[in-house]
Amino acid sequence: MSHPVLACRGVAKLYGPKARRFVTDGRLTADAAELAAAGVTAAVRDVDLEIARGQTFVIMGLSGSGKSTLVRCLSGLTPPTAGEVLFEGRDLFRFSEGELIQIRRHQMGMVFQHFALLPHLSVLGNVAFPLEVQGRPRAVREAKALEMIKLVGLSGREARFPRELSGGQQQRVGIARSLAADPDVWFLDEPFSALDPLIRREMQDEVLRLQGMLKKTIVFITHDFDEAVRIADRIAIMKDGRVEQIGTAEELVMSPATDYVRAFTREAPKAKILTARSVMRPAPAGAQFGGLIDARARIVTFAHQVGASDAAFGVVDNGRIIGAIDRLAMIDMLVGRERGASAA
Ligand SMILES: Nc1ncnc2c1ncn2[C@@H]1O[C@H](COP(=O)(O)OP(=O)(O)OP(=O)(O)O)[C@@H](O)[C@H]1O
Repeated sequence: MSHPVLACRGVAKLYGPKARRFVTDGRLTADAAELAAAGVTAAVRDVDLEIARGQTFVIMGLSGSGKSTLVRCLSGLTPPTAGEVLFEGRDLFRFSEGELIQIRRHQMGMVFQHFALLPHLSVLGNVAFPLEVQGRPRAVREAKALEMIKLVGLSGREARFPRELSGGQQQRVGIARSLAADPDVWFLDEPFSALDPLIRREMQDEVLRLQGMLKKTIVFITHDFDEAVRIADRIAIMKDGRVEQIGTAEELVMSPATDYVRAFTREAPKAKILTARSVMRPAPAGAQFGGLIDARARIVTFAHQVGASDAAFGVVDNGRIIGAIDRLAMIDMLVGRERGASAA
């Protein structure tokens, strides 16, 4: 079996002059109260996770929950105080500094919230910049930069400077730049938080489109659950430096591991997240169905049909009926009403 592209084993990042005192044999040994008493901040603690090749892995949590710190550890920018970050199965922080720089330059791409474009360089210069840092010849880097600029829909604006572009366009440049070196892992740290909602949605579509074409391994930070639902294969929810739960959006909504995850996902757009399999009930023997629905179909795709019908619909998996959905079951699920509970 192939390695996950990225993995964390017991990763902790502590801040404070006495931080190292709490690490024995590479493991964090103190609880939150001991750390607080010593004036140590556990920005990240006890994080175990695996990110498979081609997966879009979203890290979510409120401000200060440790998302950026964790991503800085995953991308080799910040060494953890305890634990290991494995990249392609090898501890990222056991590479020499020179090797780590090469990994970051050639195998990782980053997009930041505030774009971080170089103001004195044109769009072309900005997108070609990572290739310049790699020491590639001018003709090669410009050809690649033009290709990337076209990919993100900015052809014709190569000579403009960042200040001459809208926020959305600047972030397209940031995206083109992060992809110019053809990285294996693509990190996006709250890339669309500075953009207004319509542009934000457009940019989410852009990431989905690019991911459909390029099939990168993506690590995406956001504090917006709707955004996570749109783009994630799997979501990690962080609180106080810990990962509370990792799962698909559907797993987090259907089986929250903690009260925090339950509260976090309460307002989630269930119709877009839950599949027929999660909503179905046992099919009555000999039932006459109003139609059939694939077990993997999301509620939003069949809500109208089921809502308009008095008959239940059969739920099909691999050609076999595995359950049934009726109007009431669907509404109960969408409004969060327990089965059998009074509607009053
Ligand atoms: N260099 C540092 N020195 C001391 N404390 C730090 C440092 N970097 C982060 N922290 C602390 O670690 C905790 C986690 O910070 P982090 O920036 O990772 O959170 P975040 O979830 O990314 O927040 P935001 O969404 O606001 O960016 C916070 O309490 C923060 O104050």
